[in-house]
Amino acid sequence: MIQTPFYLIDSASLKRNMAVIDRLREGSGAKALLALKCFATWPAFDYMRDHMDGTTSSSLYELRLGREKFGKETHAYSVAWPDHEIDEAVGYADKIIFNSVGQLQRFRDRTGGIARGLRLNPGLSTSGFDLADPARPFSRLGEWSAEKIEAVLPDISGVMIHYNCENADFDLFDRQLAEIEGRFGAILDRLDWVSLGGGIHFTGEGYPVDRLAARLKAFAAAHGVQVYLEPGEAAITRSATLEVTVLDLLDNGKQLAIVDSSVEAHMLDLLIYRQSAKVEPDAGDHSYMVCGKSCLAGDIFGEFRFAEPLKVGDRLSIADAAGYTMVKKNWFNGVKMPSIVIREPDGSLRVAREFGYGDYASSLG
Ligand SMILES: Cc1ncc(COP(=O)(O)O)c(C=O)c1O
Ligand SMILES: NCCCCNCC[C@H](N)C(=O)O
Repeated sequence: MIQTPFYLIDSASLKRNMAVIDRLREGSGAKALLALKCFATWPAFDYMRDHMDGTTSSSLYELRLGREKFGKETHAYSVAWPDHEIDEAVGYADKIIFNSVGQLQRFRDRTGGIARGLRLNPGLSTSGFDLADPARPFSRLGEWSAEKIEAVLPDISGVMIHYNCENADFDLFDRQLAEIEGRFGAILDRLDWVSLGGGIHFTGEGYPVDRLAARLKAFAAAHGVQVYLEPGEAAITRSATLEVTVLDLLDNGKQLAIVDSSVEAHMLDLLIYRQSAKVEPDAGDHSYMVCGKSCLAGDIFGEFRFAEPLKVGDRLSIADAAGYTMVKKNWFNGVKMPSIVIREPDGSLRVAREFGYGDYASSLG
């Protein structure tokens, strides 16, 4: 028995998502780069590498991890590069994408050996969260002005436009892309490549993958560009659980179950976006508020229903625990960091990484 807590990555579920990515790549001609900001658990890359074209990154360390652990095409993006990182970044990257005209001009002469791009902010998005909305007022994410971008076109071969967020609505994607083409078409026509970023939930149930493929193919043909997508969530959605054990039960007006994990430390996005975790099937006569073990009063996974009363020692699975979890885990309260376990295609469980006191102590000094 593997000691909880641990993230359990299911290779069969990854394979399901990868099959959709294959279909989209084949149908559209678009390339798919894994967005490491969402999922960078490299022991699982062997299940993804043959189905994706490479990685994209948000920092020097993500960039290096992508180059060393995934390989293939490696894109480097950062909201701002410091002077002392740029030469090393160029050593790992196939393409470097600057967030601003200022950064492009500052580093143009040191990045001449690789393809250069710029982040174009179209001023629209699909985000329901102010926090994650690249089109929020005064957004620092990319350049908004067509005139400013046109002026530096001789220095770039492409643009990155990340504006979707958990967008499962193909018609909305289609409309917004048409709007972008309308406003920035003259720029798109003069480029070799366009990355449409991440945030398109094309691996979700019922998503019209073939319509998306046809739309991307038409976009590529209309502007004469290679299209890239940067799926994070879509690549790994529903492919991992967080396995936890019930440590204590309280009745404080509600039935509470405290588990050997922490939302704050192990599924931080849920707190940031004020969302509940998911437990499946979440059915039965017995309702519990499942809580983490950190000192934070609001360290709560959510309220779920179970078929039987919970007991100390019961194992629970928190669903959909791959995206923005392992990349954000932290040592708050010194709570034991979940191990990383992979369910291999033959059903066996492989412990890819365990964390102990030494990791905690060395993260602090
Ligand atoms: C530039 C860029 N590309 C790709 C992604 C991945 O988005 P998602 O995980 O929603 O697919 C993000 C998310 O922050 C991003 O900022
Ligand atoms: N599940 C809660 C919303 C998550 C939003 N994702 C944020 C990251 C995203 N890639 C972005 O900022 O665009």
